[in-house]
Amino acid sequence: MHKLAQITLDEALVILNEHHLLVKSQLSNLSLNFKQIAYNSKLVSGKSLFFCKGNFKASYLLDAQNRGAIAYVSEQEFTNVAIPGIIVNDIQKSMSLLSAAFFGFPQNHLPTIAFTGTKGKTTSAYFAKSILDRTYQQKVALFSTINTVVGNTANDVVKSSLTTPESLDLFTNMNAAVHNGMTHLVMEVSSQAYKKNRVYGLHYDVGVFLNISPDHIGRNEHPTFADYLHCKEQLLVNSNICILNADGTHIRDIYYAAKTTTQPENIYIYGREAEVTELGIPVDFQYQSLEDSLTSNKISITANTNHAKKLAIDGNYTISIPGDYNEGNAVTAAITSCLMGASVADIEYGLAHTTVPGRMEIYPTKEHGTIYVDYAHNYGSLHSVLNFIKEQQPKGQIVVITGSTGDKGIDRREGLGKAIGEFANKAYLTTDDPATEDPKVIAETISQHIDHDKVAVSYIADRKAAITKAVTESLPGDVVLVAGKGHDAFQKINGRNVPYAGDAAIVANLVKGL
Ligand SMILES: CC(=O)N[C@H]1[C@@H](OP(=O)(O)OP(=O)(O)OC[C@H]2O[C@@H](n3ccc(=O)[nH]c3=O)[C@H](O)[C@@H]2O)O[C@H](CO)[C@@H](O)[C@@H]1O[C@H](C)C(=O)N[C@@H](C)C(=O)N[C@H](CCC(=O)O)C(=O)O
Ligand SMILES: Nc1ncnc2c1ncn2[C@@H]1O[C@H](COP(=O)(O)OP(=O)(O)OP(=O)(O)O)[C@@H](O)[C@H]1O
Repeated sequence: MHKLAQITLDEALVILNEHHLLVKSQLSNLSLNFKQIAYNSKLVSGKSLFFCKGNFKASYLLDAQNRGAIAYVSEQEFTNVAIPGIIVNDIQKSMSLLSAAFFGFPQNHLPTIAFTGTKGKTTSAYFAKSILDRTYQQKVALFSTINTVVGNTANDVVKSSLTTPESLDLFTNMNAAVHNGMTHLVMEVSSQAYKKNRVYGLHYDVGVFLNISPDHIGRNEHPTFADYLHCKEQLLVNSNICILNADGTHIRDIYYAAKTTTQPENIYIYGREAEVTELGIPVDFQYQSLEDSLTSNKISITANTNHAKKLAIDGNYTISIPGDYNEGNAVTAAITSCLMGASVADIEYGLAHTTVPGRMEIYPTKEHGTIYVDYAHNYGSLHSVLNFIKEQQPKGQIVVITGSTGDKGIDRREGLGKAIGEFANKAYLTTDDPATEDPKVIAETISQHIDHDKVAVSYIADRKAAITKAVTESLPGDVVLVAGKGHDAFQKINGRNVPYAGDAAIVANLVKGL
């Protein structure tokens, strides 16, 4: 989108200076006009301010100059170009602040709910969008791991490549949403977004901390759990109102992180028990499971404290997505949506009508039991899903098809093996985005953590073949869980996106023929 920047180059220098980011400027003409910002030279098409970041090569800057860049922002000086540089001490922070300013701070026109947590971000975001779309007539933008929605035409919905986009893309999308008449935004914020300063300077109206368990720790992500937790807690420091889950671990740390910048009357804690034991205070909202089945749930929500009672959302709600862990996701969506103006009727409607691609999708069969396609791909999520399935279907066989990603989330392999060992009778280990690794070696590592006395384990490299075998072999009363990829239409292999039908499409086709 081409436009005139809402800042001039000298204003950009003021912003960088104010935030102690400016090292030096080579600009001699501060009235130079730019109409685009970019960090990828291939996307420069006119007078641009160009950001040099990451694993950057000087040749990219030359490319950007040849395509029209008028100046660059970088942590280092480049001598292979004629355009002036603005040298900063942190390119990610600088890019975030200047991107927001370039678009005239679109966040100020887009009240925002932000979700973080190891698990449940996407589901909770979809619940909240579903509720608020009812309140605001489909005017709710969504930045989720699955889709980025900036408007209501087909072109306004694109598949996301990251949970939280790079800052320049984030503010571009916010600006597009505002221009398309969207009135609110629901977004997911990953720990990496804080680690890489993709959301530097961004404040949310409501921030939710769903839960934390070890994940994303390893090369290219977080060096330690403490680093992971610290990054996630930054969401609370940047939120006007904080919503916390009392049932998760580390609630004490999380509560005090929220309290550093938020008054207790703007913190709402929800949980299944009446009290937050670690803190010795009552939960604001207590919820209870009234019914849960393989297809849906019913919960009650009760406010326990005066500030919670003011929201007046006490009542019973039906939730369209099964899984007891989705009850907490639904409660948090109910609280946040109410804070954003939703009525009880909107909440009732939204929670009963939400679908999330690849999250607990159910395919019942007559002769082969129930097939689920679910995105579970680490210990926490696979344990939650299998625990729920086991409670619902204690007699049938539980069959799991899964793999694990190469080059990232290495610790997930142990967790997947452990969860399979706890609940499954049979497991087919297969391929899931192996990147530069051998999927068989990844499967062997998962297998080492499975209790082979309890679980029959096989390896079938071809994911479609593994799914087909598991589904066609299963019997009435069995549950087959295809875990990990959901609707993902690619296998990431050696730097290439190799087309893949997607678990959901494969299962849907199989079930048709049964
Ligand atoms: C490959 C890689 O490690 N990329 C990370 C890195 O990007 P980078 O800037 O170094 O990218 P790069 O591909 O090396 O390119 C360097 C620069 O050259 C530019 N370029 C490149 C080619 C060219 O011809 N011209 C050109 O200008 C590129 O546009 C880029 O600006 O620095 C970015 C800083 O924000 C990271 O976001 C990004 O994470 C990659 C994309 C990634 O997959 N990250 C995952 C782990 C992630 O963030 N996941 C979380 C979810 C997990 C969670 O819950 O925590 C997420 O939010 O999605
Ligand atoms: N609150 C929860 N607690 C534990 N597991 C959950 C919870 N919510 C969802 N899950 C499980 O985790 C999977 C991923 O859920 P969802 O996509 O909502 O989470 P996410 O935080 O966006 O995940 P990711 O960071 O992996 O994209 C679901 O398919 C389900 O198996």
